[in-house]
Amino acid sequence: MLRRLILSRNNTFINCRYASQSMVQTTVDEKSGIATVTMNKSPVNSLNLEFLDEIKTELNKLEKDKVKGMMLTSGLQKIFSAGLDITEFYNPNPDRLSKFWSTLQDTWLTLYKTPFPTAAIINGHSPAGGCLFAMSCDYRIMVGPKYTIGLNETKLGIVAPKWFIDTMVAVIGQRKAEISLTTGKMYTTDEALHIGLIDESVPDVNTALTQGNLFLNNFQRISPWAYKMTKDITRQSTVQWLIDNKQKDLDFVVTYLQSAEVQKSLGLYLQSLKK
Ligand SMILES: CCCCCC/C=C/CC(=O)SCCNC(=O)CCNC(=O)[C@H](O)C(C)(C)COP(=O)(O)OP(=O)(O)OC[C@H]1O[C@@H](n2cnc3c(N)ncnc32)[C@H](O)[C@@H]1OP(=O)(O)O
Repeated sequence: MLRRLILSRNNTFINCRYASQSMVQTTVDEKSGIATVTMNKSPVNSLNLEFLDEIKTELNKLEKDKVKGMMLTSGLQKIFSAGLDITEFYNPNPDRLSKFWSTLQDTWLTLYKTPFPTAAIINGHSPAGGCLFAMSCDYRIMVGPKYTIGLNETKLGIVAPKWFIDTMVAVIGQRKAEISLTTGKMYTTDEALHIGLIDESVPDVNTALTQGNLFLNNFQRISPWAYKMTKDITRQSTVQWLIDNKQKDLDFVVTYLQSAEVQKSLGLYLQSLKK
């Protein structure tokens, strides 16, 4: 692991930590203690086993380093994250599929439960798992107007797991989540702002980062203990459900994803992407 100090946009030194060949780059502003985690897995930041593992490791490091906040963003031109890597569950190796899903569960739990405040800087399209990660942050700032966000699983002929659904319900409420999930709707930035799926729409990524810092800096005046307890209580039922049902969720997903019907839908969807 390499470390170096680099000068940030506002002329403060930031502590940059990165591993060679890393798909995740992190900088920490020494003055504010706010980390920026940049996902950088070409071409679309699709979340495969290794990428998820790297994101989880990075989040755990930030917790150990006691950062004051974290912005999650993408280093790619127009994609925040294309969601789960479909090749992990199309014609899968069953052992790898199990490992992939367990790693997704753990990465999500780590992100959803961080003891520090988080903001998603959504600087590109954010379907499915990309939307899940954005929704798991405390605050969402999206660069408009060209990109889209949503849980589109039904469009792939698959079903979003209960904890994806509960995460969305927590952000936009039962009724809007139900319509959104059953139709697999991808929202434009304006639409997402309108239904409360994002908190701010901004014209460019620099403004998004400034607003993200502004949001996270609010917490300098809040007791970290009070913050964490409040977040734990608010998110408790969704988190606890997955903790209590990890194996059941895994068994269901592994069986369901390997069924002939789902494999057929996924094959057709992948083909349409390639076209
Ligand atoms: C009961 C539980 C069941 C389990 C439920 C599992 C839940 C699933 C949640 C998910 O996250 S599934 C993934 C859903 N994601 C999508 O539908 C996104 C699909 N991708 C796109 O819409 C577009 O690619 C994009 C992100 C808008 C980017 O468009 P762009 O035109 O810039 O790039 P493309 O040419 O389309 O793609 C480049 C390259 O990447 C491949 N690719 C795209 N997305 C994925 C992906 N999610 N997984 C794997 N690969 C992906 C795409 O096929 C292209 O490949 P090549 O043609 O270059 O080989």
